Amino acid sequence: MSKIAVVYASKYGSAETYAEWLAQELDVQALSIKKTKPELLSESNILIYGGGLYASGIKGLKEFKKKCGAFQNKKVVIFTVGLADPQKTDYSEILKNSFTEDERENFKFFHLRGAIDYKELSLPHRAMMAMMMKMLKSKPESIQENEEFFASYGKRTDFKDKRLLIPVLEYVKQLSD
Ligand SMILES: Cc1cc2nc3c(=O)[nH]c(=O)nc-3n(C[C@H](O)[C@H](O)[C@H](O)COP(=O)(O)O)c2cc1C
Repeated sequence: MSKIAVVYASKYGSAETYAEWLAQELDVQALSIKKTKPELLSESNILIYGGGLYASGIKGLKEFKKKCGAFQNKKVVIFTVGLADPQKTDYSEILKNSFTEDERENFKFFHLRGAIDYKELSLPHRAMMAMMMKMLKSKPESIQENEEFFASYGKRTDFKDKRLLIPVLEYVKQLSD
């Protein structure tokens, strides 16, 4: 029988919400990577990991990989949660920087859309976003490409949607059949 683990790392709650929605549907408990014991991961044969995207890095991924140890005989599903529209985003560089070739071949990846509320951002994150804004503004050619970033800057934007999990659930259910 399949044992499924749903693990996440989330700073402002989007990846956590998606992990909880998924876990509910799969009848398991979602756990933050900090609270996850390596034994849970070694006992499970389907590992689902979700993390917020920060400057193209996947939050908590290093800790997840460390706690997993080896991935042999495991099905691994990764979901990223970011503000960018996955339909218009090329994730190949992010994946290349975060996973080995072997992992990229064997893991299944999904990209979901999260949320941002500038009022809630930590000071370092607010500073990073301000720097990014300044940098993008200085390059007129990037303005169209980053239209949505400019439109959402300084505000609260929430793209979280349970329906985005349908393909993830379909894939996981097919793995566990
Ligand atoms: C400093 C900073 C950097 C970010 N970098 C990216 C990024 O590279 N790509 C992206 O799509 N979203 C980016 N975002 C948006 C977050 O991924 C988004 O808010 C997501 O919902 C966060 O997930 P979490 O709440 O689970 O941590 C960034 C947000 C902040 C504050």
